[in-house]
Amino acid sequence: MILAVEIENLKFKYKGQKDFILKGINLKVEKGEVLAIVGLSGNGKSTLCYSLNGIIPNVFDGDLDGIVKVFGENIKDMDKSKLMSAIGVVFQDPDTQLFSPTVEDEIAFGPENLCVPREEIGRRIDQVLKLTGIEKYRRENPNNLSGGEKQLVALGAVLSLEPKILVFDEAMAQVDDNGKKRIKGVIKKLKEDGKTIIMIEHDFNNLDIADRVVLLKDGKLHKFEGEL
Ligand SMILES: Nc1ncnc2c1ncn2[C@@H]1O[C@H](COP(=O)(O)OP(=O)(O)OP(=O)(O)O)[C@@H](O)[C@H]1O
Repeated sequence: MILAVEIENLKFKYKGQKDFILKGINLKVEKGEVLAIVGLSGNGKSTLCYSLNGIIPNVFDGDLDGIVKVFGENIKDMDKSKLMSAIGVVFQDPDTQLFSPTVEDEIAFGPENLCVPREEIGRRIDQVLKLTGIEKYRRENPNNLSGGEKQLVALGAVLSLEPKILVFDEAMAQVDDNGKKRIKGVIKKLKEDGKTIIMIEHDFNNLDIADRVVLLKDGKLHKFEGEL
């Protein structure tokens, strides 16, 4: 068994806040697993995910304790850009994630910033457009697309960095039923490709694609018994 993520006794408190949000998280996620994290609003689901890819403590500072390993490597010892491209995050609101004039520019943006060679970027754009099923929008302005399609573009922009782990932070919350179906379909394909998926979910209807569901409550993870 290969562990994609291993968290030991993770604790975190935002700078200036009185209470710890994460109070001793222990979690193992296997490579290729689709793990869903549920919990009431404000319970720290996003905070937990930010602690995985370095957004905490590099962007949001605070008191951090515990060990987080990604594919066996302590993230404290990993280069920041390597970590951020190893774990891609798709957020709730597609409009805050898209800023390029065309879909292909959006997908190319990340690898261009990392100075990936032109030919390789072209290969990744083709592959990502095919996987997400948005080839026909290649030269379209992302603003002209539906909410679900915009999320597929946001996902494509993350996938072009070839992350091994993908986090969906309530990525289907603002998407209609057809969009949800398409995103779920892509998540299934990503799993088949060996990617590890962590999805933060409010909607129990979206849990059908998860291999395992855990509940974040009072700063700790619990077995999910069907209720928050
Ligand atoms: N940058 C920040 N600085 C200070 N406090 C923060 C910051 N970000 C989040 N918090 C607080 O931390 C707590 C947990 O927030 P978080 O967004 O992780 O919860 P969540 O479970 O993902 O909630 P939701 O389901 O509403 O997205 C909240 O009380 C929130 O106000």
